[in-house]
Amino acid sequence: MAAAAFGQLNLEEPPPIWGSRSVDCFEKLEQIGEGTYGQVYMAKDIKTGEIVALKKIRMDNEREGFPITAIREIKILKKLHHENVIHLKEIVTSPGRDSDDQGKPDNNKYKGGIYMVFEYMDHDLTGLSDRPGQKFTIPQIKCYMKQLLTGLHYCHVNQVLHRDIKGSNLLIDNEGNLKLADFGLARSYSHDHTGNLTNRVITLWYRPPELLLGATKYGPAIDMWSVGCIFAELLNGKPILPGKTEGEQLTKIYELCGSPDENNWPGVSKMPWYNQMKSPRPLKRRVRDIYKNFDRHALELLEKMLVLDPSQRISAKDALDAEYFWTDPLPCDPKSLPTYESSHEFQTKKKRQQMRHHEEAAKKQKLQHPQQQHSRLPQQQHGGQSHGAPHWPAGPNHPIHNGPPPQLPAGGPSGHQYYQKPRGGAPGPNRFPPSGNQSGGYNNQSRGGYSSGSYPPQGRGAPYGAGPRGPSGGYGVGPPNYSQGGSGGGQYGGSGRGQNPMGGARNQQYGWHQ
Ligand SMILES: Nc1ncnc2c1ncn2[C@@H]1O[C@H](COP(=O)(O)OP(=O)(O)OP(=O)(O)O)[C@@H](O)[C@H]1O
Repeated sequence: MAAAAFGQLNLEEPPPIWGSRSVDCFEKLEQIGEGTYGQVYMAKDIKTGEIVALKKIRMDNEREGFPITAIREIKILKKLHHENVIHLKEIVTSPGRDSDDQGKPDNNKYKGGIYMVFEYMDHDLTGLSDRPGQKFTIPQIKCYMKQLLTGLHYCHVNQVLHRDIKGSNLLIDNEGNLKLADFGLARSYSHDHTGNLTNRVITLWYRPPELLLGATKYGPAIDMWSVGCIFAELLNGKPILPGKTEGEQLTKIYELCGSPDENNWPGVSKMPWYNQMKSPRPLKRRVRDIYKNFDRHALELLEKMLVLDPSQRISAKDALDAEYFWTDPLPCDPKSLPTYESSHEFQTKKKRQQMRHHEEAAKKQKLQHPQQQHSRLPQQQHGGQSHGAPHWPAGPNHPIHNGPPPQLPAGGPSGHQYYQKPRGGAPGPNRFPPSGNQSGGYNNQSRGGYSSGSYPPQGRGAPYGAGPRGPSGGYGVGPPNYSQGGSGGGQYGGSGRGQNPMGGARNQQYGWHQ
């Protein structure tokens, strides 16, 4: 805060003391998120007019007191200050029984409510990618990836593991800034980590093989695996490893990255669940085959991220140095990115659900009144498409998983006996991946029962009932758009490395020191 000059009144108010203000200082505008730990609202600071995000801390189980996850999130966010990490502005409270966004008292048994007040971000990456017809350009993907890696590098240097990197936790504003959010599963670690950590973290699709094989000592490499999955997803147009159970997740990983052995991952045979989760026959790495359409530098970087052995996986810092970010087309300037109508995963899911209901109602009507379709009534409208609303077909890449997920086939996806029976309950949700577990607890080996060979139940499942991604495949890459506000061509023209619009010179790009 700037100090007032001599003789002048300091008209700037000091920042509010955390927890001293009431949530009534804000007007709730709309719900934008529904997390495991509570709802997220877009809200307006009544006094200043500033738009913020209010994340309500769920206190369902009041006997357990203030949730440890919220304490962790607040503690960690208080120490992280970086342009690619979400800014926690303050904590506010509500003194009495809360009401939901329709004004009805909500079911929260706790009398008062506690909210985290964040800077507001217009989108999350999943919501943005799920926009019908959304295509990201290569400079745009580079720009997002670079910001993701910069934010993560900052966390890792500050000895924080995020432990839940996924699209819906990457928030993007209309200035093109990307920020890491949701530190509910994050934790501090030290390089000489002696204690055991839980391996039931990170949403299943983004969970690395070491956690799936039972590692309880791990480091920043776990987040880098998730980054690799996001990177490939951005280039590929859809999630690359959508497993429904831990067993199936490992199968998918082995099929893509090859099966682990003492050659490619020294020490792997000593991992707690290696024997139970072993591939019955060696599988070759196929990353290059499967993603041969990716450009050379993208593939090179992806190969270094999706390395089975965490000790050989590329770090965020080294990834930022990769040729990919320093060759044409260069990452674009975030400010040059197009602005989009606000899109959060919660909202896009809601829209999809509404569309499905429309479709079902229309089908029902058709069955009940088949004649009407042929006679005087106009042609039936499907899913509101005729109104310009998007339509998501349920093609092979867009399955609608409404029932319980199929069990891992006895012979594994490739027809051979991979593992023992699928382990644990852990049913995948619908289109959304099972999340990293909270109930497994931190450092909580005893609850996990890992040595027993069966997985503890998933505690942080995704509660969503949404359908598939859009016909465009969500993250589809559009043709390079070099005219995008100076993202390529003219401004950064010439081949090879150039002035990187996002970060100045290579190796000096982070703007802070380790
Ligand atoms: N600062 C913010 N600005 C705008 N939207 C936000 C903000 N924080 C969160 N959201 C929205 O709310 C959603 C849920 O938020 P968050 O991930 O922090 O909650 P959570 O309870 O931990 O969720 P989850 O169980 O999915 O991990 C996000 O995916 C995002 O769409």
